[in-house]
Amino acid sequence: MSLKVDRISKRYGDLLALNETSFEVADGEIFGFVGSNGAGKTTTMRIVLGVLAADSGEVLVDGHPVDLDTRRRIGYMPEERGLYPKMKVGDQLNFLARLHGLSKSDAASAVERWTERLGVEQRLGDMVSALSLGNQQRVQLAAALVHDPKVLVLDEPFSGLDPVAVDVMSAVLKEKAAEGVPVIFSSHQLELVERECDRVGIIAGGRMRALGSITELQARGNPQLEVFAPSAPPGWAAGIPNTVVLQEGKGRTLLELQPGADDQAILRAALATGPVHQLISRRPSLAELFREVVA
Ligand SMILES: Nc1ncnc2c1ncn2[C@@H]1O[C@H](COP(=O)(O)OP(=O)(O)OP(=O)(O)O)[C@@H](O)[C@H]1O
Repeated sequence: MSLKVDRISKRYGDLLALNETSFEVADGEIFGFVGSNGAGKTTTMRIVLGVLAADSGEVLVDGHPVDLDTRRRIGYMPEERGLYPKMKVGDQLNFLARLHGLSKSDAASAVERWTERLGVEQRLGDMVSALSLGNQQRVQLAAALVHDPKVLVLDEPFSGLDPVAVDVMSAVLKEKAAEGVPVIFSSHQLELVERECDRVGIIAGGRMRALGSITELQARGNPQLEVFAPSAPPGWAAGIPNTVVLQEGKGRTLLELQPGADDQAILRAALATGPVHQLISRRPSLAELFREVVA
């Protein structure tokens, strides 16, 4: 299935939270949704799910507006989480699977499969409130998955997870994408987004400011050169034409190469300080692109 968000706008009183936001997620694609606090990610995801109505614009799944039936096929992990704290993990997941139309036996096997896959099968009889935050989050992911959704919308699924749980979450998302499910998730962990996503959207002030694969976004920024010259004194690179020093410390200097920069002139300047052990071409990271786009 594919997902298309087409020029949605949403106003809360005087605040225009979304201003003609658009993006598409193809089947099998993992889309990373990033933006500062309050940029409009949660609002967008709620509109995709249909728990919030847009003032204008529309959300299409496989080219059709989202109706009740399609909505039931979306797996959603809300930011505010939303499991019943005083209900047992197993009962809760069963309930959610049944609510989405699974038969009793299909629900039971889905609950077993996903709790095992997510490493919480020992906690089926525990109340959600008795679980650590990370385990609650695993259960929350199981809740988004038990009904075999055809679209996945996850609001900050990686926040607060330990590195092992991050790996589990990322493997599950890849697995669902490989089945053809469009996956959209929001995150402030930009290294993770850079690693996991096929495409990324950067939203600021309710508007999509940049959209594309990491490589496409990187092509918008200037190339960089990292120089490792252990005996170079601080400031050695200041004044090299068309270069900007981005970072400096412990003999490593990261330079931005603006149009007209001469890498050989940089190398000569570095050699003038002593030995040069490494010279590495880099592209801006998603975090750097983000700062540039949001600024
Ligand atoms: N129910 C509401 N009533 C009024 N304003 C709201 C409401 N929900 C969200 N907002 C405002 O809309 C804007 C977008 O909020 P939203 O939660 O979509 O941002 P976000 O990108 O998900 O942020 P974060 O990264 O902090 O979760 C914010 O300015 C927020 O204060």
